[in-house]
Amino acid sequence: MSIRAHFAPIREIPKAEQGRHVLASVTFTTTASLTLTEHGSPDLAIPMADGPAQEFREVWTVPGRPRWAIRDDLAYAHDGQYLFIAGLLPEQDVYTPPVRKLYEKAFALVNHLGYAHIFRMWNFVGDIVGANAEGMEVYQDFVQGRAQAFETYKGRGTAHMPAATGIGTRDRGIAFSLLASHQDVPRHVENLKQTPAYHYPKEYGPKPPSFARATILGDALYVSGTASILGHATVHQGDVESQTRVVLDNIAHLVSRENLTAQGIDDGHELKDLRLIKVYVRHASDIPAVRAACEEACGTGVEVKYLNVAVCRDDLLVEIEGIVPGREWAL
Ligand SMILES: C=C(O[C@@H]1C=C(C(=O)O)C=C[C@H]1O)C(=O)O
Repeated sequence: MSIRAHFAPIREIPKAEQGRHVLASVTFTTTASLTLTEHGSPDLAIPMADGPAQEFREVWTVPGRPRWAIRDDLAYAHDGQYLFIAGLLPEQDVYTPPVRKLYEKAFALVNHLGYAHIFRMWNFVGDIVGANAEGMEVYQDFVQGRAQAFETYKGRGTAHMPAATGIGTRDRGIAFSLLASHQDVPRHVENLKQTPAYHYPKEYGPKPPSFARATILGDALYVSGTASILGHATVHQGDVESQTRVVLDNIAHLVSRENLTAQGIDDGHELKDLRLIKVYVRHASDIPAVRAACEEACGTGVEVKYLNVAVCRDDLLVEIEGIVPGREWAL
């Protein structure tokens, strides 16, 4: 029995399916907060919706009964097999040192609680392509702090870097959530059409981003936030329809048998297998065109959430993430 997620309306208290328990939730709403719900589970709220129509919650459920706690700027939940941690950092002049400190604290907790494997991270970065007080781009400032924290997590290698998303919000400040497993060993996957993000050249910033393109845990495949990047270069600047097609092609290739078998994984999927799809669109006016392309590629029977936020390079107009669920998810 594995960890699972589903989307839910934000008005109801997070609920689990029969025989399972809520681990934690992430609420896509209009203001940031890190709280425990009235049933006790952690909820990270992120300002990413432009109004009630875009608000939703992602609820993570697990087989075991979790323990929950909140301490200063971190909240966590764990059931013996899976751990969720979320953190919130208010707006700063410069992010590298406080991001490093917060992420190191989270990684120390991962180790202390005995969950050896981080398999998915989300990084919510307000004003992501804006400048910090010293003129450095906020995303690069964040990436540097996170990279320093990862070096203290398991040394300088990249083999432990999980699937991730690093995306803008509609406010300032940074938040994150992560998932780690106690026993299940994740398998991190690259996309042979894209340079591994941790090998991006210095032109994108002093430190490369610390993430893998996808992670397999059990029989689920977690697809990182994916943009219109081939090799390490943005393609189709200013053309949202072409960018969306490249994003969908990138994901189709990432999950394909061709890409997975080339990395020693005997499996293969299609875009239509994706669930829990989130689409981040820089300009609200582009949402209809992006939606049409996604429906054509992924089918209309799948619930897709659209959020109007900035992406981590100012020439990227759209980014997509999702999960190919395990066979027992029944989504
Ligand atoms: C879009 C890209 O990166 C984004 C930034 C990420 C991060 O910094 O964690 C992860 C995935 C994407 O959300 C990319 O570099 O391809």
